[in-house]
Amino acid sequence: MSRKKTPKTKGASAPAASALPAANGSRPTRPGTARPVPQARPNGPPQPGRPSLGGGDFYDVAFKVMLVGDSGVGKTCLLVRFKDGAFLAGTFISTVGIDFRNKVLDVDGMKVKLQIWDTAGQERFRSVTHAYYRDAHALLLLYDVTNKASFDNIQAWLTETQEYAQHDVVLMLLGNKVDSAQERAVKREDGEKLAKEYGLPFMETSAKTGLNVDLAFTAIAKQGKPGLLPVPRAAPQTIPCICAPRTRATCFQLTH
Ligand SMILES: Nc1nc2c(ncn2[C@@H]2O[C@H](COP(=O)(O)OP(=O)(O)OP(=O)(O)O)[C@@H](O)[C@H]2O)c(=O)[nH]1
Ligand SMILES: [Mg+2]
Repeated sequence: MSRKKTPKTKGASAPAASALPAANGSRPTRPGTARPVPQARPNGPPQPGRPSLGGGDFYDVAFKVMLVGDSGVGKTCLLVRFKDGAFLAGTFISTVGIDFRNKVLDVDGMKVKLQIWDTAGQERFRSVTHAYYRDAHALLLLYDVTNKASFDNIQAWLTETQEYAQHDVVLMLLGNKVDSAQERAVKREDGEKLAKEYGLPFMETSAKTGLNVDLAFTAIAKQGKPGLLPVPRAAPQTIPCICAPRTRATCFQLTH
Protein backbone atom coordinates (compact mmCIF):
# COMPACT_ATOMS: atom_id res chain seq x y z
CA MET A 1 0.00 0.00 0.00
CA SER A 2 1.37 3.34 -1.00
CA ARG A 3 1.61 6.00 1.69
CA LYS A 4 2.96 8.92 -0.19
CA LYS A 5 2.88 12.47 1.10
CA THR A 6 0.65 14.80 -0.87
CA PRO A 7 1.40 18.44 -1.65
CA LYS A 8 -0.55 20.59 0.80
CA THR A 9 -1.65 23.09 -1.83
CA LYS A 10 -5.33 22.96 -2.79
CA GLY A 11 -6.77 24.62 -5.87
CA ALA A 12 -3.48 26.16 -6.89
CA SER A 13 -2.71 26.81 -10.52
CA ALA A 14 0.25 25.17 -12.10
CA PRO A 15 3.07 27.69 -12.46
CA ALA A 16 2.95 27.31 -16.21
CA ALA A 17 -0.60 28.66 -16.27
CA SER A 18 0.30 31.96 -14.67
CA ALA A 19 2.89 32.56 -17.34
CA LEU A 20 0.31 32.21 -20.09
CA PRO A 21 -0.83 35.18 -22.15
CA ALA A 22 -4.05 36.90 -21.19
CA ALA A 23 -7.20 35.60 -22.81
CA ASN A 24 -8.52 37.13 -25.96
CA GLY A 25 -11.60 36.42 -28.05
CA SER A 26 -15.19 36.52 -26.92
CA ARG A 27 -14.88 34.27 -23.91
CA PRO A 28 -13.56 35.55 -20.63
CA THR A 29 -10.95 33.35 -19.00
CA ARG A 30 -10.33 32.51 -15.43
CA PRO A 31 -7.04 31.69 -13.84
CA GLY A 32 -7.00 28.45 -11.90
CA THR A 33 -7.11 30.29 -8.60
CA ALA A 34 -10.27 32.22 -9.41
CA ARG A 35 -12.57 29.56 -8.00
CA PRO A 36 -13.41 29.70 -4.29
CA VAL A 37 -11.30 27.11 -2.49
CA PRO A 38 -13.33 25.20 0.10
CA GLN A 39 -11.80 23.80 3.24
CA ALA A 40 -11.20 20.07 3.26
CA ARG A 41 -13.69 18.21 5.42
CA PRO A 42 -12.45 16.08 8.31
CA ASN A 43 -12.23 12.46 7.29
CA GLY A 44 -11.53 10.42 10.36
CA PRO A 45 -8.99 10.80 13.11
CA PRO A 46 -5.31 11.33 12.32
CA GLN A 47 -3.42 8.07 12.09
CA PRO A 48 0.31 7.77 12.54
CA GLY A 49 2.12 7.42 9.22
CA ARG A 50 -0.97 8.17 7.15
CA PRO A 51 -0.51 11.11 4.77
CA SER A 52 -2.96 13.98 5.02
CA LEU A 53 -4.20 16.69 2.68
CA GLY A 54 -3.52 19.15 5.47
CA GLY A 55 -7.16 19.72 6.44
CA GLY A 56 -7.81 16.40 8.14
CA ASP A 57 -8.23 14.24 5.01
CA PHE A 58 -5.99 11.19 5.39
CA TYR A 59 -5.43 8.72 2.60
CA ASP A 60 -3.80 5.41 1.74
CA VAL A 61 -3.29 5.69 -2.01
CA ALA A 62 -3.12 8.67 -4.33
CA PHE A 63 -4.37 8.76 -7.89
CA LYS A 64 -3.97 11.52 -10.49
CA VAL A 65 -6.94 12.08 -12.75
CA MET A 66 -7.04 14.49 -15.69
CA LEU A 67 -10.17 15.98 -17.23
CA VAL A 68 -9.83 16.57 -20.97
CA GLY A 69 -12.17 17.55 -23.77
CA ASP A 70 -13.22 20.52 -25.87
CA SER A 71 -13.69 23.93 -24.32
CA GLY A 72 -17.19 24.31 -22.86
CA VAL A 73 -18.03 20.64 -22.40
CA GLY A 74 -18.23 21.15 -18.63
CA LYS A 75 -14.92 19.90 -17.23
CA THR A 76 -14.62 22.61 -14.60
CA CYS A 77 -18.29 22.33 -13.66
CA LEU A 78 -17.97 18.56 -13.30
CA LEU A 79 -15.01 18.97 -10.97
CA VAL A 80 -16.73 21.66 -8.91
CA ARG A 81 -19.86 19.50 -8.68
CA PHE A 82 -17.79 16.56 -7.47
CA LYS A 83 -15.63 18.53 -5.05
CA ASP A 84 -18.11 21.09 -3.71
CA GLY A 85 -21.52 19.66 -4.64
CA ALA A 86 -22.40 22.90 -6.44
CA PHE A 87 -23.11 23.96 -10.01
CA LEU A 88 -21.41 26.95 -11.61
CA ALA A 89 -24.31 28.49 -13.48
CA GLY A 90 -24.12 31.81 -15.31
CA THR A 91 -21.42 33.18 -17.57
CA PHE A 92 -19.08 30.61 -19.01
CA ILE A 93 -15.53 31.41 -17.96
CA SER A 94 -12.94 29.29 -19.73
CA THR A 95 -10.13 27.76 -17.71
CA VAL A 96 -6.68 29.17 -18.32
CA GLY A 97 -3.95 26.54 -18.46
CA ILE A 98 -4.58 23.99 -15.74
CA ASP A 99 -5.94 23.78 -12.20
CA PHE A 100 -6.32 20.98 -9.68
CA ARG A 101 -8.38 19.90 -6.70
CA ASN A 102 -7.95 17.03 -4.25
CA LYS A 103 -10.67 14.83 -2.83
CA VAL A 104 -10.39 11.71 -0.70
CA LEU A 105 -12.89 8.92 -1.33
CA ASP A 106 -13.56 5.86 0.75
CA VAL A 107 -13.28 2.86 -1.56
CA ASP A 108 -14.05 -0.41 0.19
CA GLY A 109 -12.47 0.78 3.42
CA MET A 110 -9.43 2.30 1.75
CA LYS A 111 -8.94 6.06 1.49
CA VAL A 112 -8.13 6.95 -2.11
CA LYS A 113 -6.97 10.49 -2.76
CA LEU A 114 -7.94 11.75 -6.18
CA GLN A 115 -5.84 14.66 -7.37
CA ILE A 116 -7.96 15.94 -10.22
CA TRP A 117 -6.40 18.12 -12.90
CA ASP A 118 -8.81 20.37 -14.76
CA THR A 119 -7.33 21.28 -18.13
CA ALA A 120 -8.21 24.12 -20.47
CA GLY A 121 -9.99 22.86 -23.57
CA GLN A 122 -8.94 25.80 -25.70
CA GLU A 123 -6.44 24.95 -28.40
CA ARG A 124 -3.98 27.69 -27.38
CA PHE A 125 -3.32 25.96 -24.03
CA ARG A 126 -2.65 22.57 -25.55
CA SER A 127 1.11 22.72 -25.08
CA VAL A 128 0.62 23.42 -21.36
CA THR A 129 -1.69 20.47 -20.84
CA HIS A 130 0.48 18.07 -22.83
CA ALA A 131 3.09 18.33 -20.11
CA TYR A 132 0.69 16.89 -17.53
CA TYR A 133 -0.48 13.79 -19.40
CA ARG A 134 2.59 11.78 -18.51
CA ASP A 135 1.86 11.85 -14.78
CA ALA A 136 -1.84 11.05 -15.07
CA HIS A 137 -3.07 7.67 -13.86
CA ALA A 138 -6.51 8.25 -15.36
CA LEU A 139 -8.07 10.45 -18.01
CA LEU A 140 -11.72 11.41 -18.12
CA LEU A 141 -12.56 12.26 -21.74
CA LEU A 142 -15.55 14.59 -21.82
CA TYR A 143 -17.88 15.63 -24.57
CA ASP A 144 -21.07 17.69 -24.43
CA VAL A 145 -24.19 15.76 -25.48
CA THR A 146 -25.62 19.03 -26.87
CA ASN A 147 -22.53 19.67 -29.02
CA LYS A 148 -21.87 17.18 -31.80
CA ALA A 149 -18.46 18.68 -32.64
CA SER A 150 -17.24 17.99 -29.11
CA PHE A 151 -18.24 14.34 -29.59
CA ASP A 152 -16.54 14.13 -32.99
CA ASN A 153 -13.38 15.56 -31.43
CA ILE A 154 -13.11 12.70 -28.92
CA GLN A 155 -11.07 10.78 -31.47
CA ALA A 156 -8.57 13.65 -31.59
CA TRP A 157 -8.43 13.62 -27.76
CA LEU A 158 -7.77 9.88 -27.86
CA THR A 159 -4.93 10.51 -30.28
CA GLU A 160 -3.45 13.05 -27.84
CA THR A 161 -3.83 10.50 -25.09
CA GLN A 162 -1.91 7.90 -27.03
CA GLU A 163 0.78 10.40 -27.84
CA TYR A 164 1.32 11.96 -24.42
CA ALA A 165 -0.12 9.71 -21.67
CA GLN A 166 1.29 6.51 -20.17
CA HIS A 167 0.28 3.44 -22.17
CA ASP A 168 -1.52 1.92 -19.16
CA VAL A 169 -3.50 5.06 -18.27
CA VAL A 170 -7.09 4.38 -17.17
CA LEU A 171 -9.60 5.96 -19.55
CA MET A 172 -13.28 6.76 -19.24
CA LEU A 173 -15.64 8.48 -21.68
CA LEU A 174 -18.25 10.88 -20.29
CA GLY A 175 -21.10 12.58 -22.14
CA ASN A 176 -21.95 15.64 -20.04
CA LYS A 177 -24.97 18.03 -19.93
CA VAL A 178 -27.44 15.18 -20.16
CA ASP A 179 -29.93 17.41 -18.29
CA SER A 180 -30.36 19.45 -21.50
CA ALA A 181 -32.61 16.83 -23.09
CA GLN A 182 -34.18 19.16 -25.64
CA GLU A 183 -30.83 20.30 -27.01
CA ARG A 184 -29.34 16.84 -27.19
CA ALA A 185 -27.29 16.38 -30.37
CA VAL A 186 -25.50 13.13 -29.51
CA LYS A 187 -27.56 10.03 -28.78
CA ARG A 188 -26.68 7.91 -25.82
CA GLU A 189 -26.26 4.94 -28.16
CA ASP A 190 -23.64 6.86 -30.16
CA GLY A 191 -21.64 7.47 -26.99
CA GLU A 192 -21.96 3.81 -26.07
CA LYS A 193 -20.89 2.74 -29.54
CA LEU A 194 -17.77 4.91 -29.52
CA ALA A 195 -16.88 3.72 -26.02
CA LYS A 196 -17.28 0.10 -27.06
CA GLU A 197 -15.17 0.68 -30.15
CA TYR A 198 -12.26 1.85 -28.02
CA GLY A 199 -12.91 -0.43 -25.05
CA LEU A 200 -13.72 2.42 -22.68
CA PRO A 201 -16.13 2.58 -19.76
CA PHE A 202 -18.87 5.12 -20.52
CA MET A 203 -21.37 7.22 -18.59
CA GLU A 204 -23.61 10.17 -19.29
CA THR A 205 -23.35 12.87 -16.62
CA SER A 206 -24.76 16.22 -15.61
CA ALA A 207 -22.69 18.69 -13.66
CA LYS A 208 -25.91 20.68 -13.31
CA THR A 209 -28.00 18.01 -11.59
CA GLY A 210 -25.11 15.91 -10.32
CA LEU A 211 -26.26 12.84 -12.25
CA ASN A 212 -23.54 10.13 -12.25
CA VAL A 213 -20.84 12.60 -11.19
CA ASP A 214 -19.88 10.83 -7.94
CA LEU A 215 -20.34 7.50 -9.68
CA ALA A 216 -17.88 8.40 -12.42
CA PHE A 217 -15.17 9.56 -10.03
CA THR A 218 -15.75 6.61 -7.72
CA ALA A 219 -15.37 4.21 -10.65
CA ILE A 220 -12.08 5.90 -11.48
CA ALA A 221 -10.95 5.69 -7.85
CA LYS A 222 -11.77 1.98 -7.82
CA GLN A 223 -9.69 1.43 -10.90
CA GLY A 224 -6.85 3.23 -9.19
CA LYS A 225 -7.00 0.81 -6.29
CA PRO A 226 -5.05 -2.26 -7.40
CA GLY A 227 -7.09 -5.41 -7.64
CA LEU A 228 -10.43 -3.65 -7.99
CA LEU A 229 -12.46 -3.30 -11.16
CA PRO A 230 -9.83 -3.85 -13.85
CA VAL A 231 -10.46 -1.63 -16.87
CA PRO A 232 -12.54 -3.46 -19.45
CA ARG A 233 -10.30 -3.18 -22.50
CA ALA A 234 -11.10 -4.54 -25.93
CA ALA A 235 -8.64 -7.02 -27.35
CA PRO A 236 -5.83 -5.08 -29.07
CA GLN A 237 -6.62 -6.38 -32.54
CA THR A 238 -10.20 -5.07 -32.30
CA ILE A 239 -9.15 -1.48 -31.52
CA PRO A 240 -8.60 0.60 -34.65
CA CYS A 241 -5.38 2.53 -34.48
CA ILE A 242 -5.75 6.30 -34.32
CA CYS A 243 -2.06 7.08 -34.11
CA ALA A 244 -0.54 9.89 -36.07
CA PRO A 245 1.96 8.39 -38.52
CA ARG A 246 4.92 9.72 -36.57
CA THR A 247 3.84 7.93 -33.37
CA ARG A 248 3.17 4.56 -34.94
CA ALA A 249 6.58 3.25 -34.12
CA THR A 250 5.68 3.40 -30.44
CA CYS A 251 1.98 2.53 -30.70
CA PHE A 252 1.00 -0.06 -28.11
CA GLN A 253 -2.00 -1.32 -30.03
CA LEU A 254 0.12 -2.95 -32.71
CA THR A 255 -2.77 -2.96 -35.16
CA HIS A 256 -1.18 -1.41 -38.22
N1 LIG B 1 -26.95 22.42 -18.72
C1 LIG B 1 -25.71 22.16 -18.34
N2 LIG B 1 -24.75 23.10 -18.48
C2 LIG B 1 -23.49 22.80 -18.08
C3 LIG B 1 -23.16 21.55 -17.51
N3 LIG B 1 -21.85 21.54 -17.23
C4 LIG B 1 -21.39 22.73 -17.60
N4 LIG B 1 -22.37 23.49 -18.10
C5 LIG B 1 -22.24 24.85 -18.63
O1 LIG B 1 -21.34 24.79 -19.74
C6 LIG B 1 -20.50 25.93 -19.76
C7 LIG B 1 -19.05 25.49 -19.78
O2 LIG B 1 -18.73 24.84 -18.56
P1 LIG B 1 -17.21 24.71 -18.05
O3 LIG B 1 -17.20 23.68 -16.97
O4 LIG B 1 -16.63 26.02 -17.71
O5 LIG B 1 -16.50 24.14 -19.37
P2 LIG B 1 -14.99 23.62 -19.53
O6 LIG B 1 -15.04 22.31 -20.20
O7 LIG B 1 -14.30 23.67 -18.23
O8 LIG B 1 -14.40 24.69 -20.54
P3 LIG B 1 -12.85 25.16 -20.68
O9 LIG B 1 -12.39 25.56 -19.33
O10 LIG B 1 -12.87 26.28 -21.66
O11 LIG B 1 -12.10 23.99 -21.22
C8 LIG B 1 -20.87 26.77 -18.53
O12 LIG B 1 -21.75 27.81 -18.95
C9 LIG B 1 -21.60 25.80 -17.62
O13 LIG B 1 -22.56 26.44 -16.81
C10 LIG B 1 -24.21 20.57 -17.36
O14 LIG B 1 -24.03 19.45 -16.87
N5 LIG B 1 -25.45 20.94 -17.78
MG1 LIG C 1 -12.77 24.80 -17.50
